[in-house]
Amino acid sequence: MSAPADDTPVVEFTDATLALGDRTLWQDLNLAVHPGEFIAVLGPNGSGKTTLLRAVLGQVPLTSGTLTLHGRLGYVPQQHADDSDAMALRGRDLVGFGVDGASWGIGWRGRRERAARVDAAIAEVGATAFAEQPLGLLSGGEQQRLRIAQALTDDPAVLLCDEPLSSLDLRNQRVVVDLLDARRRARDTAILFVTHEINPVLPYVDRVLYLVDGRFRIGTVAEVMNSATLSELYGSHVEVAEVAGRLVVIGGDTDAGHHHCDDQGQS
Ligand SMILES: Nc1ncnc2c1ncn2[C@@H]1O[C@H](COP(=O)(O)OP(=O)(O)OP(=O)(O)O)[C@@H](O)[C@H]1O
Repeated sequence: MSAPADDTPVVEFTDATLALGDRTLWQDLNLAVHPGEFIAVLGPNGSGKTTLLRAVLGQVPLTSGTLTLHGRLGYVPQQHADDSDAMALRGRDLVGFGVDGASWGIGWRGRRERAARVDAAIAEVGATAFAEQPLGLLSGGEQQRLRIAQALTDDPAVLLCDEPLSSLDLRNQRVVVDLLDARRRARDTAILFVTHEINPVLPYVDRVLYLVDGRFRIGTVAEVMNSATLSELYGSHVEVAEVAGRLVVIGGDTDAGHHHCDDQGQS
């Protein structure tokens, strides 16, 4: 059991500031991520979304304030072709990296347990049928399922997801989001989801953390994703419209290329 039975936050930033060189990415951040919560982290390029995940992973120290973790972390990266290993590695090898990579030479019992954890994670994401194939022969969506399986092998209390839908078609985006949501519901796993595009996850998002140029807002979708709040955050006029159940954000720091339309990276 990695997730606490109570509502103790799995990740908690308290008065946290992170500055890199002379740039402050955020200041006085207070954010408690609770078990089972789905938090979307939004903001233009370079606003510090990935760095926030790296801070949670312990790769970047806070400049001030504290970060408290309760439970294990799982990490789901972007889909990308890994040319060097794609044909040499099978799907299940990738998942196996999620189990302690240093555990070779652990004896038969350890090896059996390791295999059982890998099998369980592969089954959880519905990848049993293709897990023995070389990664290079699998589609982007199949590879992303296996990356989620890798993140699940350690029974995480929180999944840190860095644009896991990028370069996936709409059908595969839905498959990946549904897998994450199913895990969240089954095990109360919290999800910290960095994305440029809120619409694919809109039905699942409990709160949004929106970063812009050293400032931020935290709240429900309704509280943050509106014209008044985003205009204040960007310091220029931003229009948020709801079109057929989707959010379209127009304006803001257009140089940063931030836009919520599916097929447009630039405003
Ligand atoms: N180790 C570092 N030292 C100095 N600057 C850094 C370091 N790591 C990241 N940065 C800078 O911090 C800023 C935030 O980067 P980050 O990758 O977190 O942004 P992001 O919001 O994830 O952007 P994108 O949407 O483009 O992925 C960028 O300007 C980046 O160049």
